[in-house]
Amino acid sequence: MGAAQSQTSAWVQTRETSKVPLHTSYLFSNFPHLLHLQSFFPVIMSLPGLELTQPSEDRSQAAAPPSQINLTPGSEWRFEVAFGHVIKVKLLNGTAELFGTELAESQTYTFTGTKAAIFTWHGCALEVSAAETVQGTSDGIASTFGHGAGGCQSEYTAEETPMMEYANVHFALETMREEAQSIGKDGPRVLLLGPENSGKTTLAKILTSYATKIGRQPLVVNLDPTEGQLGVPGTLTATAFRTILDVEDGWGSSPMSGPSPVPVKLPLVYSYPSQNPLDGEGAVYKPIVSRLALSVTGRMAEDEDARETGIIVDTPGILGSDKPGSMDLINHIVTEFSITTILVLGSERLYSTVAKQYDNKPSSSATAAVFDEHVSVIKLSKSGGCADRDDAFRKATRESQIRTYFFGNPMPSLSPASAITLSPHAQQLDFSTLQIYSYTTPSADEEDEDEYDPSQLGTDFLPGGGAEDYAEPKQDPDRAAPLPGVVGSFSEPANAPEKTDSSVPLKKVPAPAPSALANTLLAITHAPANASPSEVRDASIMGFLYVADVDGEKGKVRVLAPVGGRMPPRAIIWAKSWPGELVGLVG
Ligand SMILES: Nc1ncnc2c1ncn2[C@@H]1O[C@H](COP(=O)(O)OP(=O)(O)OP(=O)(O)O)[C@@H](O)[C@H]1O
Repeated sequence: MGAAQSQTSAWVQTRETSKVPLHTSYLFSNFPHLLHLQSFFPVIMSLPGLELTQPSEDRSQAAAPPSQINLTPGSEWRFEVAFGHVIKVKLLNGTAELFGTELAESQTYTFTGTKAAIFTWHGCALEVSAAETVQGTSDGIASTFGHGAGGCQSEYTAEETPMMEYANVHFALETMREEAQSIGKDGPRVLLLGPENSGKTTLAKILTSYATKIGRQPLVVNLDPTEGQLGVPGTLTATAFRTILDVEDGWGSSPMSGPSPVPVKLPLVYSYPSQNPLDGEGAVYKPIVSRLALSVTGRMAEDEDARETGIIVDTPGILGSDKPGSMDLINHIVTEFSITTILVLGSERLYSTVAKQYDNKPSSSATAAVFDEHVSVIKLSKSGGCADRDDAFRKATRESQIRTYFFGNPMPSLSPASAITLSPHAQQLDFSTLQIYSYTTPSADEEDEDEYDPSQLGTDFLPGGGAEDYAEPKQDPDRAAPLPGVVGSFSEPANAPEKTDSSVPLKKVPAPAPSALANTLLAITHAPANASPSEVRDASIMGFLYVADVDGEKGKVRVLAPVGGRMPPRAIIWAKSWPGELVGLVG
């Protein structure tokens, strides 16, 4: 109870960002260095691509002069940097922003394994150079020194961007927020839909950045389990953004460990260890979405800044596909978050289907009738810069997120400001003392369905079954302090109806310790070790362990934890199928 209260008060915080006009430079150095934070994507690097005839090893040793890129107002510099290579970018003059977050003049930013764009409203000059190539790149991605400036694999300047459209969306949302402020209703709840690589996450970052820049506090919800937001993949999160995003890391840092130059964000994290939300016809995904929505609406009820600013919900690309069941999930999200504004990117078909279903319909909010609140569906252009990310790149990104969770930024020399080396603790645990659960939901891409036993699931394991149902996680009086992996800054939803556990496809992993545990992640929940499956599913996540080794005979598992000390006696969810195996995290 006490812990729950302190969690609640932790996120009822006053707005700390002052109102400043867009496009004024932030002095990053003004932001306090906070404890417990970490930067995400590790930084790696190489050299300017001027000597194209040299073999890559030679070129990586040679010092090439930096390239200068001059951008006219309203244009952007698009660049792709491979994993295993790092570029350095400096704003020489003018103003520039990366997905809405301003670059500080003369500060050096480093990027690796990145596809992004630096945009300018008023014109600017950038200096781009390369750092040394780093050893030990991620699986499947060769250390690649490209031919572009700084060794980018690809880079060019684009005059045509949808930034004006996106800025107009921001100003329209701002008008809605001002209205919400004046009449006491909730701010806009925005849903981003579109196929894969249509720029949903990018637009979410831009809108979040612009909102925080003028002192707003958006609640940003990531419903895409394929990539982590402020955490590892295989999770669904909600985060209150009060401060700037990180130029180098995208969303910035969660308090997973170490210090960071950019203020920490405190995400509420749930485990959804599957790539596909449609698995089991959404039987696991939907209740977790409902759970997040309850937390988010609870937070809005308690925090005026968050209530006025509203919500931004990013979704996985599969919901923008034509897959059976995707509209059902969209409907679930629209209802649970009482969405008022749907932004559709990059698909006429999707726009037309969604507009038919929702445009001008009353929102599902309890106060929709009082305030005459209707849903608007808006079609937006996909940026020509949206880059396709192949499987190898996506895998490397996931691995980078996991690696950084445990080890921090491994290249301290390259970016002293954001370089953090973490020291995770290895320990041997008795498998018999761990309460590990695994989902048995059948997945389209999972072959070993032998664990799937439909007879266990009951009749609720049907389309829509269980979606509206929750089991109230019992508040444990001696709730353990969270690992530095994740700190839920939201209160757990209360007053949810009890649910029979037969509908929850979570099964305890029996002894002996399966060898498949090796090289996978375990999510430690806040649920007590003896919790029911529904309590485990509905519990937020305290932190993650990486299983380095399994000794089935001796019944021991060797794990890597972000902190030392005794394992909290909590139920654990095995991220068996997603993000799956990460070999070689521990040498
Ligand atoms: N204007 C741009 N210039 C260069 N790269 C861009 C631009 N906009 C987006 N990108 C990059 O394109 C890729 C796809 O964009 P984004 O992640 O926003 O798409 P998404 O719709 O969220 O994808 P998914 O649903 O597959 O997660 C990302 O690597 C992003 O950084």
